[in-house]
Amino acid sequence: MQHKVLILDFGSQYTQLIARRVRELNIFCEIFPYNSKSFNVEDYSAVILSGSPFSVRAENAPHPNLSQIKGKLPLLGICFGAQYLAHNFGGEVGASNTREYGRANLSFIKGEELFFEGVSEGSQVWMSHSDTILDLPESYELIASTHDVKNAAFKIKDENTYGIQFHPEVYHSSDGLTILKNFLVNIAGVAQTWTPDSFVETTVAELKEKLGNDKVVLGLSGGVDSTVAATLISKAIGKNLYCIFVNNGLLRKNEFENVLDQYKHMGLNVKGVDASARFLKELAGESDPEGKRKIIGRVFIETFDDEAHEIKDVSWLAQGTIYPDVIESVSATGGPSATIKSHHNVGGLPDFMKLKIVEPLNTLFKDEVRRVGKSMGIDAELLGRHPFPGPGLGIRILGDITPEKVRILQEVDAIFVQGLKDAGLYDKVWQAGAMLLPVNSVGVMGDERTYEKAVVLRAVESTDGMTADWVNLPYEFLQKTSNKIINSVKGVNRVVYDISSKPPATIEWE
Ligand SMILES: Nc1ncnc2c1ncn2[C@@H]1O[C@H](COP(=O)(O)OP(=O)(O)OP(=O)(O)O)[C@@H](O)[C@H]1O
Ligand SMILES: O=c1[nH]c(=O)c2[nH+]cn([C@@H]3O[C@H](COP(=O)(O)O)[C@@H](O)[C@H]3O)c2[nH]1
Ligand SMILES: NC(=O)CC[C@H](N)C(=O)O
Ligand SMILES: [Mg+2]
Repeated sequence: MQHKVLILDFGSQYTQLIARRVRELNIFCEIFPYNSKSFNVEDYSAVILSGSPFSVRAENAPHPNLSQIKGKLPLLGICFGAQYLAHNFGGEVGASNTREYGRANLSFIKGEELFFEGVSEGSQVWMSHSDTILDLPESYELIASTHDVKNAAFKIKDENTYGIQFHPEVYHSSDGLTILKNFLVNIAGVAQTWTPDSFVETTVAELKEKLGNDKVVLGLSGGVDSTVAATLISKAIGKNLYCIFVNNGLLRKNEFENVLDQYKHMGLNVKGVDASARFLKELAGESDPEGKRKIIGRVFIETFDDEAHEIKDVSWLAQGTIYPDVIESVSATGGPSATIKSHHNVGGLPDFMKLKIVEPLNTLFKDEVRRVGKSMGIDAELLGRHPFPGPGLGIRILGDITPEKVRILQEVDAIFVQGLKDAGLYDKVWQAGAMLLPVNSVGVMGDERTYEKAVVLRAVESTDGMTADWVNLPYEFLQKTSNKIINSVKGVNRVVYDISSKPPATIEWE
């Protein structure tokens, strides 16, 4: 049995980060809302309690039942989790005199403490709290302090239970990972065996067992998630996996042909469906952003459904849903009714098609999906691809969409992206693309007046697309790219660079 760690979420903004850090130690972990009924404590080797926006003193504060956990399994409470362990077992938590946010340093660490092995006094820790533990319960032992927070870390005598006021999961706690490792590996004895290779091995075995001789259909987008999902499932059931790659007419230049070709070399059973004419026909005349998105979504579902019906006796729909898709839809403090949206990827598709869902990547973060992809030998270029939105160029052509506009934007985008690759900038940028504006502007080319389209180049850095900043691309690169676009793309006489961050702007223009 694989060792795994349970993280109980009380609604902290950092809960996902705890999981990422634990995974960095090659230890598998899962997050559940503290009041979830969907986990079995017996399945875990250690438990971590997250922080929370709630004060333990508030009447409506989360009140987890720890009777099966505390004293029975190694347990670490972080911030709210630590306060809870103090407050509810005979200690006292109150409002702190000075609210502490940000940097602090450990000014005292109890000697010979396994929990702090390799951590020295002075070590920087990150704080984010307005309550503080005023008094520890009788059986608790103080093991570290900062200048302002006396009870910064404690352990319970004769139990493997620890509490810390600071956040070891954030990057700015410089020994955070060491502390988590001390707790999980040295104290709890959890094995560091969770690697991409072991994930592939166990997942393929599970998929074989689950899917047997059933047929599975999967939408391939050319993106990372669906490609890695397809490769895993294909390893388990081979030709019983039917992949469908839809050309919605809004893909990048030559993308449909290139991606299909790439998939053929990977041994996947893929059908390319060129529905571009159908999409463009349905989109004709629509210029409202939401209207366009709805049409693209609907026609995608119709096309996919038509194709899936061509496959006899298919009973599963596979999706490339990844962990953040799942967690983002779970709310720890939203009450017991909080549900997980399993249909995140292709809104509505599963209900509509009455197929069972299989999502082999739904416990992985994006960087882990890439590592798993790499361990299965998927091409590095494919794994390093920038995200590309499902509605494609449809939400980068402002206003109504025509075949001519698609052609222009494909050309511009291709020059920009190839230019980034040639200049060694592609991997330094999180996402890049071009927008076609619905305005003409006056120019002069070869002594003649022109009145043509303006395009926007956008390149952003980000980690998850939720927030983003524009990238400081070298002027020389911008200059070269602009020249090349204006000189070679007919219909464009002006190029501008988008210098807006998200928020307040979004990455896509529509
Ligand atoms: N052109 C397409 N043809 C077939 N399926 C598609 C297409 N575009 C998207 N999909 C399906 O819809 C899902 C959601 O697409 P989206 O781009 O939102 O997801 P994603 O998280 O970026 O995944 P990926 O990395 O696989 O693109 C994809 O995982 C894929 O299953
Ligand atoms: O698959 C997708 N379907 C969509 O409808 C969609 N809209 C935006 N995006 C991508 O999401 C990230 C954030 O984009 P925004 O800042 O424009 O919201 C960026 O990476 C966008 O490319 C989409 N991806
Ligand atoms: N980050 C936290 O867990 C904060 C806990 C509690 N809400 C406080 O302000 O002290
Ligand atoms: Mg995609």
